[in-house]
Amino acid sequence: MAGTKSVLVTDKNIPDDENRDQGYKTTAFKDFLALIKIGIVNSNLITAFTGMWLALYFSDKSFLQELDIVFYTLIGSALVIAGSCAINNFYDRDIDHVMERTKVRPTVTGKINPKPVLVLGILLILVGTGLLLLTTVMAAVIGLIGVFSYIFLYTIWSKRRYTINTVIGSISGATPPLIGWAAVDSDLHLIAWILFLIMFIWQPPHFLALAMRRVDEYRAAGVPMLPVVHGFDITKRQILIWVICLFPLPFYLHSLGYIFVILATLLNVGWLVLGLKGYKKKDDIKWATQMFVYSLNYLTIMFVAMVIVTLV
Ligand code: HEM
Ligand SMILES: CC(C)=CCC/C(C)=C/CC/C(C)=C/COP(=O)(O)OP(=O)(O)O
Repeated sequence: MAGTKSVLVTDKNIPDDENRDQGYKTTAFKDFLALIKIGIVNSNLITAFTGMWLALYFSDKSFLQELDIVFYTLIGSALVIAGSCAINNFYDRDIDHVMERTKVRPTVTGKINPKPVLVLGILLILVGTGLLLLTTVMAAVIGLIGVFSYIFLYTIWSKRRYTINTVIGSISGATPPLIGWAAVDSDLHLIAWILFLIMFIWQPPHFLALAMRRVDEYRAAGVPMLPVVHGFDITKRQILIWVICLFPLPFYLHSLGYIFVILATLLNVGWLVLGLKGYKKKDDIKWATQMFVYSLNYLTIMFVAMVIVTLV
């Protein structure tokens, strides 16, 4: 529809270099949003919200009567994720100038000095953890596990050393639904762990598809992503294996109803079919773009659907 922005992503509206280059003419607010990686924060909030929503649903609690918990969980999660992303930007400022995708970040252009970025990152994490503590200790602890795994295990230890960085990075991105669940119920239910697993397994295909699109930039920056080190054929096979691993998971969510299980399985089949097409496609980059776009829509549809099916 003219004038409205689609919620779902197409290969026409994913951020491209042309759009990013306009980032040179930024405002302080836009720089701040780039610093905290607002796209990553927002999408992780979807999964944290769903974790929290399902915990409320399965423990027969009313959303409207728990608005304080809802507020602390969402703002607390947003702040710990934003703070972690700011610290990731602080640490990576020496390689981010090499990549088209990241060279307009304020930590690279010099619009924000490194030291205040580090201080801001730490403050955001502290305030976010404080807010999560107002829910349950478990939620705050899981938040800190997310912070530790993103900053230390991924950014500092593995990102520039090992190809397995993608899998290690996936631990942090899978924690937000657990935070959401734990904020309502510290006793993590099987469903909470299935949400964790969906997010953990979803991330390698998401990131490896992106790494194929940006293979030259990652090579230039010296980041040992799978397509840089082992090439496209092995990466395509790995992507397919991760997508196949998603197949059993919706069946553990049968308590959400068969409509959800069918929808989630259709999403998995769609991703697998697109993945298999990769073996025939001559244009690997075009295929990787489609896989990346699919990953973003998959995530949104899957986690929004989990909420909708509890309402009908
Ligand atoms: C191993 C973990 C992950 C890695 C390495 C990763 C990497 C990336 C990168 C590098 C981009 C930028 C794409 C571009 O500019 O062309 C991106 C985009 C995106 N990622 Fe991920 N991601 C991971 C996990 C997640 C998680 C957990 C979520 C959501 C819950 C997520 C959601 C998104 C979204 C919505 C975008 C597009 C918006 C944007 O550019 O900010 N990612 N991802
Ligand atoms: C609770 C908590 C703190 C959760 C963390 C959530 C989170 C930040 C998920 C994203 C994980 C990830 C590896 C992103 C890529 O970073 P990158 O450095 O490779 O991306 P870049 O190249 O765009 O900088």
